[in-house]
Amino acid sequence: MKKQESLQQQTAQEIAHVLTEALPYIQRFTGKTMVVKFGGNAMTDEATTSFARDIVLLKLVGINPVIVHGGGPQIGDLLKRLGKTSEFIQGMRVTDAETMDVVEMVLGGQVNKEIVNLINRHGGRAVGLTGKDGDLIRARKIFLKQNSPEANAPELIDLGHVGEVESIDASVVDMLVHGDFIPVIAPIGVGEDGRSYNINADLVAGKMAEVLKAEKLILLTNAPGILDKDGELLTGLSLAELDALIADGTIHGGMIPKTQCVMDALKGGVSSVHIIDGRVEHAVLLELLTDQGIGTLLLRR
Ligand SMILES: Nc1ncnc2c1ncn2[C@@H]1O[C@H](COP(=O)(O)OP(=O)(O)O)[C@@H](O)[C@H]1O
Ligand SMILES: CC(=O)N[C@@H](CCC(=O)OP(=O)(O)O)C(=O)O
Repeated sequence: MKKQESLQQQTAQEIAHVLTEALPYIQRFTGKTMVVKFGGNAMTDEATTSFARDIVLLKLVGINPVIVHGGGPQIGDLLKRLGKTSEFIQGMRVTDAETMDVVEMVLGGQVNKEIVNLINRHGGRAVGLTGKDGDLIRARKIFLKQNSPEANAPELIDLGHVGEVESIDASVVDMLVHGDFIPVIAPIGVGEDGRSYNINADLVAGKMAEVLKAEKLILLTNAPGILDKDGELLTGLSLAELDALIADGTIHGGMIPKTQCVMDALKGGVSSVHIIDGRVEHAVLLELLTDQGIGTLLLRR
């Protein structure tokens, strides 16, 4: 009985220690906007629930989280069920008209509403948006450049309905944040022609952080952060070092648009970016409110 009592006391002290450790971080970040990108690869059931609870807690302590989500694997799953294969070039999905319909259904319908629902079930007040709502994200079609040994100029690749962010009108997001809601944004933009464009979620998150003058951009993925060729976690890298890691292939696939968006966000005025493993339970809280950082931290210099 005595042993159990002392164990309970020890646990209570540990909890109190964690809470006091969080205090200076809460004081520093309260009132600040944080853009949190939740990648499709990190969206297991447990990770999504833990993510939703973390976001509700951030909001309760006065931080303003703005969520941008992905859903690449979830789009791939539905395409597969429909007998279509996913094709990616330089980390971007080739998106024909039929694929665009699936992208809108999965991102704007399924994934967005699942995150909104989970946040609300845990006591938050989330509202889901795509870039079409309130004309939030204007998109422009992109063509990728690929060097070919035969041609002297780089070849331009047409990816279909794939866009980049042309502009963001954040008034709807501001309105929601001031009304104490948590905006949850799917990365679909609308072109001048009124057509929908599929935009890589990292690119949307980076631009959103810039436009909202966010204190931090936090990217949750299925890797511990940026890794070197031996799988060791890298942190504190400069822009030149990031460029070199892309050039020598250490950073490849989906990590390329992620790194590019990080570099743009830092150049655009965001003070710090964290790339962390969203599959770790309470990854957001551990990174933001405790002394132990868990992923790659990149700072504007
Ligand atoms: N240097 C690197 N460090 C970590 N991950 C990398 C690196 N290069 C490529 N990757 C890959 O990038 C993936 C993350 O990008 P992506 O699949 O687009 O995730 P998300 O759905 O979170 O956007 C990792 O799972 C990993 O396979
Ligand atoms: C153009 C492009 O590739 N768009 C992405 C949009 C979703 C996304 O970015 O999801 P993750 O963050 O989970 O990778 C796609 O179609 O998969």
